[in-house]
Amino acid sequence: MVLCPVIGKLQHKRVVLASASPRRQEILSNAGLRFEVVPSRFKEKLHKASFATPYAYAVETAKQKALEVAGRMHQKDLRAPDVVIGADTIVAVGAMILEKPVDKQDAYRMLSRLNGKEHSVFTGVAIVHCCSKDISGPGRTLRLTLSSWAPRAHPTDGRLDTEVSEFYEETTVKFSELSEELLWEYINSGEPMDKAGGYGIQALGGMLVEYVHGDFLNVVGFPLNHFCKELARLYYPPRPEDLRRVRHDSIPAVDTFENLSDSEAGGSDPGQSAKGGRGGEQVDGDRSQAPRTLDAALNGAESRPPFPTGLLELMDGFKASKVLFTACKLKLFDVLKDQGPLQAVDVARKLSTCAGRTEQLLDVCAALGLLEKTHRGYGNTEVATLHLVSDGEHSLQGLAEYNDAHVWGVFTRLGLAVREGADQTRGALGAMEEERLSQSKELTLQFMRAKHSLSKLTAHHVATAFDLSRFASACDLGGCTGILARELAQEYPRLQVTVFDLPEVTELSGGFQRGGRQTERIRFVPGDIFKDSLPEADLYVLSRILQDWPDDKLHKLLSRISSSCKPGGGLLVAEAAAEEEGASRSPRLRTLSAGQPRSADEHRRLLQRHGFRDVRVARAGDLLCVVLGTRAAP
Ligand SMILES: Cc1cn([C@H]2C[C@H](O)[C@@H](COP(=O)(O)OP(=O)(O)OP(=O)(O)O)O2)c(=O)[nH]c1=O
Repeated sequence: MVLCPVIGKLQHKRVVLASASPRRQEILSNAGLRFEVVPSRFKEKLHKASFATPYAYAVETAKQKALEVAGRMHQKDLRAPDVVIGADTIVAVGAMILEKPVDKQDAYRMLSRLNGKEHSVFTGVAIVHCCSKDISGPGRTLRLTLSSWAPRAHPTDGRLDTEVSEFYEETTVKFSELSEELLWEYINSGEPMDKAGGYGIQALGGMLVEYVHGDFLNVVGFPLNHFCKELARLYYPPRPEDLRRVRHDSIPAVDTFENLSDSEAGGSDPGQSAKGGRGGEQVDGDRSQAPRTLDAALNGAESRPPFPTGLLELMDGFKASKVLFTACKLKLFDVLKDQGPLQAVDVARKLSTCAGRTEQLLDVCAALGLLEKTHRGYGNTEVATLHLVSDGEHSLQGLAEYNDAHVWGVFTRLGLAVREGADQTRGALGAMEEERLSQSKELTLQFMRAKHSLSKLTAHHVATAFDLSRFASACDLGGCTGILARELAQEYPRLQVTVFDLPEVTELSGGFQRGGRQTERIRFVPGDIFKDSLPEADLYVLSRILQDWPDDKLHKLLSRISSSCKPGGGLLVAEAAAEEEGASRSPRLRTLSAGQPRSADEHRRLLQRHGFRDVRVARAGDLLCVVLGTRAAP
């Protein structure tokens, strides 16, 4: 699971943690979340027996903690935060719920119950999305109901609407058999007093524990993993139906606020409840004439346009790319792989960079999910280890380097390309291609490294999309470093493969070869796919080539292949898949490729037009669509 992109969804929101627990603050800030801390004043006095399970109690308490803070903040400045997070941790031995001990004897009583036994630790979590605003109508301001949990001292406040997503996590913990003496020694350390069940697994209490099954952080006070999954569920894509709508009348009649008057605390009749819930009050105007759903309020459908989150992300997208490129260029991920985790100042020393700026870069990388920040310093995340370390098997360093050194510059000329009437992306790619050809060996190498790292991700999928065992020879046109050729040779032990590419490319391809038996069946032939005669082969392969060329070049290339291909021979085309095929969840990736991705039908027609029949289409991985056609007799 990629955590930080999920956490990043909260980046532009005002997030409040409704908890005084230093453990929760630490867990969430270590995960890269930025938030304010407003401890809840909700009194943890819900009637435990009225809950069917211990976790239902924890979830409800978490929710009430968060709602109290949201209500109080809204009340104070009429602007609740966007998101309030509440949590409650309890220890359960069977149906018995243990919270924080009130004194040493209480701690002793709790620890004695846990002694030598397995028990459950539950943390209930509530994520409250808030929307506070007045509804303005022509010539008047209509203030709507206060929700049941909002303080009643200022009845003219605007309405606060909330949607609550809640969940819980269970972890099983077993205590060893502990002597009286040890228990008292532990109690006298003072550690048990602010912790559920009277122990802290993360410190001295860890010595009491024989085993833990489940999420350790859940015991410490916050189930980070489940929280991230919940954020992913809520934000990818936002599914309002997943959010539980809070109805004012669904809140149990709990004495949440010290300043409730008797009549308010006594609850309201069902009729009232249905309208506004306990404490619900229509201050001005008729609510029935202005029904507002929470969805509408959250989306600002009535008075404000929806918050343009996607657009703002797009505006800033280039910065994120540049941060990634810069970190790659500085070999930050290599340093952290070998020596991490490191503090910012040590990273700066190793990279010979400015300490302050390096720390900023590290923090942004952490927010982007490329690094993780803990008290030990910065370290690579899984995705960085896998794809951003230069010598990794699945490294995309080459692609980052090339995009930074060349594609970036080419795209800065996009305006010019548009003004001159060229197709934007083709114009850009055309310039890039020109640059590639006209420049140094180093540039060609950079281009090859970029293609190589991307092809490594897709080669296996392309080679196995269809059974190609009927072909004895294949020619990969524009096959660059031969990564697909190698995959084909490995998959089909009889297959002889030719890689056909420009002389400056084939000349440098040796540096990318790993050796191995299948290499004997691969040969590199220099040539231009548009000018030189194509090597003979039973199967021609075009992987991520067609899209880079305008239609006239594309048809020229296909007709050359068609003339070289013997009847019964094949053409295998791999290209970025079009949106409607549900290929990629990353439209941005496709948008940055040169041309418009073709649909399966378009590919089929393209090959048919050039004399191929029995055209079949398959998906390859998350990005590509692979098409195989057989050359018909002329
Ligand atoms: C079991 C266990 C609990 N705890 C802590 C986590 C929680 O902070 C505390 C349980 O009490 P909670 O009421 O859940 O939290 P809190 O009172 O500290 O903070 P707030 O109500 O403001 O959210 O016990 C540990 O730190 N380690 C442990 O091993």
